[in-house]
Amino acid sequence: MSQTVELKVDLGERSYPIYIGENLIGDTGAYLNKHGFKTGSPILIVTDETIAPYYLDTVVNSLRSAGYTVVTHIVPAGEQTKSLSMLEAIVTTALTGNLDRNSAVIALGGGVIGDLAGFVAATYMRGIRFIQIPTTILAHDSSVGGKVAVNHKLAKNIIGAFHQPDYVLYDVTTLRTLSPREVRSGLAEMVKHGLIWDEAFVDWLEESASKLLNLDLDALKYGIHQGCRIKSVVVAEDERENDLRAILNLGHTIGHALEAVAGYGELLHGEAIAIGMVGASLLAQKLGYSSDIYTRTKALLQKFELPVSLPKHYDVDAIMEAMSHDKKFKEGKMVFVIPTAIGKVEINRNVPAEWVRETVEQLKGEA
Ligand SMILES: NC(=O)c1ccc[n+]([C@@H]2O[C@H](COP(=O)([O-])OP(=O)(O)OC[C@H]3O[C@@H](n4cnc5c(N)ncnc54)[C@H](O)[C@@H]3O)[C@@H](O)[C@H]2O)c1
Ligand SMILES: O=C(O)C(=O)C[C@@H](O)[C@H](O)[C@H](O)COP(=O)(O)O
Ligand SMILES: [Zn+2]
Repeated sequence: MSQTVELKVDLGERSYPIYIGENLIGDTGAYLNKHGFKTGSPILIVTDETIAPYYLDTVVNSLRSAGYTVVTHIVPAGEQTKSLSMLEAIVTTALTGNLDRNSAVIALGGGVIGDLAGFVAATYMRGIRFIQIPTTILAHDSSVGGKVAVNHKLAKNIIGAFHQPDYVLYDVTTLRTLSPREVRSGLAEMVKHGLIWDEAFVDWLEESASKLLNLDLDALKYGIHQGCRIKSVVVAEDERENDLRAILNLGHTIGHALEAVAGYGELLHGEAIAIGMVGASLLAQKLGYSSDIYTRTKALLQKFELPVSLPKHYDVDAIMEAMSHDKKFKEGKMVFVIPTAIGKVEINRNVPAEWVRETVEQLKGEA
């Protein structure tokens, strides 16, 4: 029997554990019980059409066996689902299912489900409790830290809240059914965690790319553990992104703009931020930092078979316009997360807009 690892997100009275292990979803009811959820109020599970056939019954049966009343809401898979209309539909299910203030919402899925279901939990009756059961590699990032949101057609994650889960139950065995494209996309955020914080982790990622791409469970558990550890430390330091937390946005300024301009879903989140991280390393070069950062970042992303260049048909003006909605920008100033070495970044508030435009153009020429 493999061991379950437990990490803590240290946020004072909002602290919570992340459990990482194998075959955990069959114990969903027991974990709910351990965390003090009473059986008198219904539990809402939000998941998507791809995940439901694989895992929903296991979770529902576990909850029912533990005495809970269960309500389910299944949404279409994909980024388009992170919308206000979907939020409203789920709230309708919550109301007709009689969820009350002691109820909880379980997000069973990837980042789309976590962000959407989390925003339902943050807003339903002005906030009820919420549990993350991540089923993608990418969700080692999205399930931790409490950022929940839906998209607006002009800007990613622009309607949202901070709402921490009660705990994260990460069953890595669910990752075996991910498509290769989703595996690669999720690994982009793992690379990001290495690049912002930990060169030794980057060394390990360089050595372990093929194991991770082939879903080796030990490699996945280690990579997810390290990614969650880095995320937890940053979030514990600056929960509401007043300063340090912005480093988790490496590659996202360009990446989010690409997702919005492409129409949500054409580029997966991890693919968009992979291109964005190459962009940030090009900006680092312009700012005078070593060109090794660019070379190593690009090579690492290529090892993970992620895109490193921008498709030629993308409109640079539209990307610049979409970028102007970035949540880090204040008083008209562009703010970028810039790698200053492998494993280190700075938040730079003085990047000239012309350099950004030049970088986006340059990304079209990357091979
Ligand atoms: N809140 C945060 O801090 C945070 C952090 C990073 C990313 N995000 C958000 O997360 C989203 C991306 O997350 P994602 O990549 O997990 O997307 P996702 O939730 O859309 O999942 C990716 C795809 O994989 C499928 N899938 C999920 N689990 C599966 C499984 N075990 N087996 C087979 N198929 C499975 C889904 O149906 C979907 O089609 C973006 O919207 C991004 O903005 C949020
Ligand atoms: O948790 C964070 O903080 C992050 O920036 C993590 C990102 O990977 C994630 O994509 C997040 O949703 C971006 O947040 P946003 O505030 O830039 O929309
Ligand atoms: Zn992200």
